[in-house]
Amino acid sequence: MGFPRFERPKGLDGESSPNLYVANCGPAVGLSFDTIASVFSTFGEVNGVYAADESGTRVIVSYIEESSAQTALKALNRRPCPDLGGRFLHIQYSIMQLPKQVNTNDSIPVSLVASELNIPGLHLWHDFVTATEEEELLAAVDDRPWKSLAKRRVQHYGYEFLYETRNINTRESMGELPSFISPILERISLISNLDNAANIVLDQVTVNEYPSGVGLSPHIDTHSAFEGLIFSLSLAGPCIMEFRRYSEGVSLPKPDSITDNQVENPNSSSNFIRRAIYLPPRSMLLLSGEARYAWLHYIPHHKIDLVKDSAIRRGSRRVSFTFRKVRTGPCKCEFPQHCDSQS
Ligand SMILES: O=C(O)CCC(=O)C(=O)O
Ligand SMILES: [Fe+2]
Repeated sequence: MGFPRFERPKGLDGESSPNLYVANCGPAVGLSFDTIASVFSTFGEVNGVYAADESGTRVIVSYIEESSAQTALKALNRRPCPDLGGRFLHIQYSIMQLPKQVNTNDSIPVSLVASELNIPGLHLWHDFVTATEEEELLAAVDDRPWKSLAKRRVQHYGYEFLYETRNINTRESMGELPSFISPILERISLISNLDNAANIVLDQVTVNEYPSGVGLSPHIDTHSAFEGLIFSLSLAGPCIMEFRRYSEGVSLPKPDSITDNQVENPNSSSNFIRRAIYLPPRSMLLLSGEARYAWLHYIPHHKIDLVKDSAIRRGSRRVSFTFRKVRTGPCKCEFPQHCDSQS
């Protein structure tokens, strides 16, 4: 599919260009790019025909000469075109769009391993589950009802996570975790180099399904809601996760006041430090200690992540399983400035 280098002019009606944005026309309605090129070339030399977006029903016809585009627009706009299956075309001038930069100016190097990030308590295990287990886990959640949020879908097990309070209600258990999760809990309990992984009984799971390009706002999981180990299993598609630690004395932005493509000052190193890690499908991330209590984590809203000089496209979806233990008393962590139990 063609790379969308052009866009429909916004509020620029009448601004002429050698490129036409043609709606109701394209491979999804049985018209190949070659057929479209041959019909439009009766008005002048065509440089190329490209997909305008992923719909398959909108194309860009790019002429060498602006005058050819003008003639074609006059001849074909808003009327049935016999050579294009009698379709009623909607044509506008289109303007060239600069290729979107993969490496946005707020990007930072993305590590493949947790040790490079220098965040105490952060761990990542690649291939924590097999491809078959991944398929089974996805099939299990796809068989159960999803709850739609604004941009993603979620499921909760054990206890419901309440987004309004960013907490859970300990009096409202949803019952035991379902059996399809048991092999993962078992494997977590076998992680040997963690002091208390074997003893901790994880009792809450949130499944998040992110469509391509959708991320998650910066946040610290509420201290009073969950204990100190937070595991997150990535399935289906890759993404990067970023972390921020604010300097002492700097008040944290409210989780909902930031969207990830609207970071207040991305390079404001006087306010915070940032790190990024690549999360491939089937990997398990652990936030513990400082990583869990003092660093904000978030997923930038990118369709493509730049990882070690490779542009990695997010899959059509990423599904994560976050495993936590609900806290029943106040949090007594060593990071009171981030702790809702201690402030
Ligand atoms: O999708 C993820 O890996 C992280 C989810 C998360 O941070 C959360 O549910 O609090
Ligand atoms: Fe989180």
